[in-house]
Amino acid sequence: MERQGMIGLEKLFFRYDDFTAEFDFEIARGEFVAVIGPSGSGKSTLLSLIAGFDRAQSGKIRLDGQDMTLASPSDRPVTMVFQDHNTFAHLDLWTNVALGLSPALRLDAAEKKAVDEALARTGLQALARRKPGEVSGGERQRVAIARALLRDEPILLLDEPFAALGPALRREMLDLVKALQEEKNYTVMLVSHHPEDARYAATRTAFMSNGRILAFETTQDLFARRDLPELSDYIG
Ligand SMILES: Nc1ncnc2c1ncn2[C@@H]1O[C@H](COP(=O)(O)OP(=O)(O)OP(=O)(O)O)[C@@H](O)[C@H]1O
Repeated sequence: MERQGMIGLEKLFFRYDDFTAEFDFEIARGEFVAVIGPSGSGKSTLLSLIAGFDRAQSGKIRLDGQDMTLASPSDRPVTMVFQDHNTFAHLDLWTNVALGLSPALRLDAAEKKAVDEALARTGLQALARRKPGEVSGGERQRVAIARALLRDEPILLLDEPFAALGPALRREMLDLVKALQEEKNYTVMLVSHHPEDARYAATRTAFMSNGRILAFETTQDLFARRDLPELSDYIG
């Protein structure tokens, strides 16, 4: 019987120089979780451990019912979107998206159609032949979302992907991610420096401080808490 949880971290322990992090939680399929907390608290490290770019010293990572503790990033059912470095400047948007499917760019007709569809779904159809330098920052981030859509992995990790965008565009991108998440039942983890992003999009929010999750509950409950000095300091 398949386990319910899509992401399960069990007594995961990570050390890098003086920094240590510990995680033990479960996230269900289709959840939209935000991760907030001060700079250096370990938010990126958390995503990186799940994606397999960082290795924990001990503990277990289960993804989509499988033990993935030692799996390489490419074997994990995960797509990660970063703030930057999501596009290659010399390739047009179509090709940038297609790379998500085939790094060697050998695509059959069905795959080419899938690229077209992903571009259409993210509103980039008309810009397909432009280079990343010829579109806006928001449009460039759509390329990363289109690629994620094409990869169609059940876990989508977003590490401050919209940090460089203004509030209106951020909202628009969150709407897009939310729509895809609901449609595809993706499990989304969003690291954000903007508590309002968590409030807007996430059903549950984790608050991190010093490599630990101090609270992980419904977004509404989390923001109502007055008993966590670290959280009060962070939100201000
Ligand atoms: N591979 C690594 N290389 C360098 N530093 C690392 C690495 N892994 C973890 N660290 C350290 O881990 C700590 C947490 O960093 P991390 O980037 O996860 O925090 P963050 O909460 O995402 O911060 P920010 O909001 O500023 O992005 C930092 O002190 C960082 O120096």
